Amino acid sequence: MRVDVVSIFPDYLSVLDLSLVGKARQRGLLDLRVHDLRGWTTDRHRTVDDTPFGGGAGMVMRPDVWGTALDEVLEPGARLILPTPSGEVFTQRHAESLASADQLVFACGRYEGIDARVAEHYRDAGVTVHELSIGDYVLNGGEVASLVMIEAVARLIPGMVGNPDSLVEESHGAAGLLEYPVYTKPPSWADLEIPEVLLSGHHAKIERWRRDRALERTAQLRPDMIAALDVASLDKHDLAL
Ligand SMILES: O=C(OCc1ccccc1)c1cn[nH]c1
Repeated sequence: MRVDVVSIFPDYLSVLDLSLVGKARQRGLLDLRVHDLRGWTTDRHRTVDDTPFGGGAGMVMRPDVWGTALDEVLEPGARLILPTPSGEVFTQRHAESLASADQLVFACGRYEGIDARVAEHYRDAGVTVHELSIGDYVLNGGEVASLVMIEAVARLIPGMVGNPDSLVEESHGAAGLLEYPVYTKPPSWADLEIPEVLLSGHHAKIERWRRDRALERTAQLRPDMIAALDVASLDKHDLAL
């Protein structure tokens, strides 16, 4: 998979040289390219923004500079991702879908955002454009949101994570539930013990205990996820909880 990030703060993305994503690049699993948007400016001041039509505070990023940049970076079949507070909320489902793309291009907005004609132009040109939010808060730019989405996607690329099984039983994973609580050695710490069932070696009981905790935790913290559950996936024990 090829991932391109276009930003006026390309250094923000240098953390991607580390750890998981860094290793994937070395192993050729991920072709990550970071570009400075100002590289596509033509004026002496390397201007990327201007005042908003209709007035209002702040500045808007110019469509012409973004258009020149994206025309060069986008390959056929690429998915264009615009991180924005006013987008669809990014979920594990998006990560799974994006992980199968040949190329992802992240356009990092700053100021009050990117001229709306950029998304419109590329949609009209048949490019799949995703305006995605990582949560209901406002950041100064799309770089951090891009890092979040790149990590969520990159770890799903086959060969990325050592033990693929560790990807399955996850919060927001296939089961659609939050993760159960996990424990490890030492068995006794701060006068706190391990739930007995986990020491029993009784795998069916352990599995049941974990599912009960996941259901309880999801019902308590994320009732919206309970509502979205496929009832057919619940057994009579679940329903008795
Ligand atoms: O702030 C965000 O993106 C940066 C951005 C992009 C466009 C205009 C202002 C800010 C964001 C918040 N949740 N998800 C994304």
